[in-house]
Amino acid sequence: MRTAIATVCLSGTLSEKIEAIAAARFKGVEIFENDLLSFNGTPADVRRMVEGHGLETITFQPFRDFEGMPEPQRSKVFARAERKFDVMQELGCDLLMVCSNVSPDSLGGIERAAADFRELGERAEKRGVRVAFEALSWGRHIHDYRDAWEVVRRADHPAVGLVLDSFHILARGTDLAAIRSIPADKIFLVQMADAPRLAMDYLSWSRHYRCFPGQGDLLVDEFMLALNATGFNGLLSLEIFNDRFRAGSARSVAVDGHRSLIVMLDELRRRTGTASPDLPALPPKAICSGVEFVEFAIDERGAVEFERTLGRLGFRKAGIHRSKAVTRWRQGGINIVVNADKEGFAHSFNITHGTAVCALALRVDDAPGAVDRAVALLDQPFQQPVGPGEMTIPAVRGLGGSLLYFVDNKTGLDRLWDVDFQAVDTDDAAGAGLKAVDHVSQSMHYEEVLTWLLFYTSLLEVRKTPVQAVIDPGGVVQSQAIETADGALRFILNASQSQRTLSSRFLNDLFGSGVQHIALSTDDIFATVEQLRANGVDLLPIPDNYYDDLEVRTDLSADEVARLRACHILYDREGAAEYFQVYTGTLEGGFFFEIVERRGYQGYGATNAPIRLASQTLLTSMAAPPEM
Ligand SMILES: O=C(O)c1ccc(O)c(O)c1
Ligand SMILES: [Mg+2]
Repeated sequence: MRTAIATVCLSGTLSEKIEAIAAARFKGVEIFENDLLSFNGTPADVRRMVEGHGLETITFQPFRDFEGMPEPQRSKVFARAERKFDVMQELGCDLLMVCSNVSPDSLGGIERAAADFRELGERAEKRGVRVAFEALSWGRHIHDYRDAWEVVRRADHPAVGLVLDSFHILARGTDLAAIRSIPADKIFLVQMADAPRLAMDYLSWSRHYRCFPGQGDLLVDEFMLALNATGFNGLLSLEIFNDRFRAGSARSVAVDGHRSLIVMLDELRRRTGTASPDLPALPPKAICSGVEFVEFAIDERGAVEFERTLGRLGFRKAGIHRSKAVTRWRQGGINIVVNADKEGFAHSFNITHGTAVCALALRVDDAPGAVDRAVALLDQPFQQPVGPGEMTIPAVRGLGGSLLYFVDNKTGLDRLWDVDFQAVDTDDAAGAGLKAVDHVSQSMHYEEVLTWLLFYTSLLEVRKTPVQAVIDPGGVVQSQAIETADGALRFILNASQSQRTLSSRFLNDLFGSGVQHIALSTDDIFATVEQLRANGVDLLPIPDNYYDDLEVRTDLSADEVARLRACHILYDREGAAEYFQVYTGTLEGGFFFEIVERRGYQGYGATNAPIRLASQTLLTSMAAPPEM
C-alpha cells in the first residue's frame, strides 16, 4: 500500500505542513482545498514545493455537493468540476475526491447519482484525471459506503472509483462485510481515521475528534481485515480532523501519523501474513514485567536532602556507582537511582528541569528488540558514553525529553547493579514494607496526550483505559492509564486545558512534561503508615468530611473508618476489591509519592482524586511546602 497523509491533519501554513510531512518520511500527500486557497502562490508553486520535498500529491479534495443536483445547479456543478480539473493539472495530481452531497437542494436516487458520476467520469477521462466518491456519514442522501459503491458500480466508468473512509464507516457501525466483495481496483483511495467513542452527531465528532489509528476506540483493525480481503494494494491515507492536532506541533503530529500506520500495517501482517513491501516486519511489542528503576536528576545539594527523604520512606542505600556521582536506593523490588553527576544526560536534564525524574527503566522480555521496534516506529534511540567495563543500557527518548531504558535478563542487562555499582548494603530490614512501583503518573500538555498514548501503546504490550475527567480545584484533568494485562506496569497520563490545575502548575514549574508522582505498593498500608510516621514522614491530610461520608457510603465499620481517618488513608472499593491510598507531602520540583495497597482492585481510585487534589492545592497555596 502507498501511504500518505492529508494536509488537514496538521497545524501551520501549507509549506510548514509539507515540510513536516516530508520530515516524517511520508511519500504522498492529500492536498486539502482550503490549504491551497490560503496559500499565497499558484498551484504550480505548490507542485514544485511538494515535489521538491520528494512528495507526490495523491489527491485533491474535497469536491463538495456534486451528485443529484437539479438544474440549474447541475450545470454549474459540472463547470466547477472543470475548474478543479484545471487546478489538478497544475498541481500534478490525477485524483479528485468527491464527498457525498449535503445540500438540501440535492435529489436522491442511486441511478441519478450514477448518471452524474458517469458524466463526470467522461469529463475527467478527457482531462487525464480520475474521480473518487466518498460517502460522508452525514451525507444527505448517501451516507453509507454500500450506497456510494452502488453509485460507482452503476456509473461503470474507468475514471470513477470509490473512497473508503474508515471514520464514516466505523462511526456509523456499518457492517464491514460488503467491503470484501468490492473489486480492489475500484477502490481509488482509502482514508484512515480512528476516534474515541463519543455520543455526538457524526459531523461534530468527525470534524473535531478524529485521531490516528490506535489512538481511539474504533475497530480500525477490523476495517483493515475487510479491506485486505479485497486484495487492495493502493493509496492509504490518514485524514484526521482534530482540534488538538491543529494546536499541536506539525512535525510531531506527522511522525505520530506515520507511526500509527506502521503499527496498523504490522498488526495486519501479523493477522493475515500480508506484508507491505516497504515495511520490514517489526519486532513484537515489548512484554513488560515492571519498572526496574526510577532515576532522579538532582544537584549535589538537593541530593543530600532527597536521600534523607528516601531514608525516611524506608529506602536503604544499596550501591554506589563505580564512576559517577550516582547512588542506588532500594526497598523490596523498588530501585531509585539518585543521579547527581556533573556530566552527562542527567546533569543537563537537571539544569533544564530542576529536581526531576529523568529516566525510567522497564523490565522487558527483550531489551535490544524493544529498541529495534522503537527505531522502526520512528522513536528516537538514545546512547551516551559509559565508563570502561560499564553496561550500555538500551534507551529511547520519552516524555519531556526524559529517557525510557529497557532492561532484560535475556541479554544480561539485569546484571547492571552488580556491574555498574559497588554494593554498600543489602539489608532492608528496617524498610517500610514498600514492595514495587505500582504506577507512574505523568503530566503533560493537553496537545501531547495522544502522542504519548501512541508512543507507549505502539511500543509496549499494554492496553489503554477509558479517559477519566478528574476535578481539580483549578479545572478538569483528563486522566488515562496504559497498563499491562497483569498490572505489572501501569502508567497514568494526565493533562488539562486549565493553567490552574496541579498538573498544569507542575508542567510550568518543571519547564516541561514529566513524572509528577510515583505510587509504591505495600501489602499492609497500616503498618507502612505507622513506620513512615515513626520515621517522621508527613502525610497529606484528608478532610474529616471525607471520612464522615465514607462511613455512610460504605459498609465499613466505625472502627475501620476511624483507622483510615487516623492514617490519612483514602479508600475505594469495586465489588469485593479494595484500594487504599496515602500521599506524602510535595518535594522540591512538585514531585510526590503515593503509597497504595491493592486487595484485588484494578483501578486508580478516581473517586478519591478530587479529594486528594483539593488537599494538595490547599497545601501548595500555603507559603512553604510541607516538610516530609
Ligand atoms: O468534514 C468534511 O467535510 C470532510 C471532507 C472530506 C472528507 O474526506 C471527509 O471525510 C470529511
Ligand atoms: Mg474522508
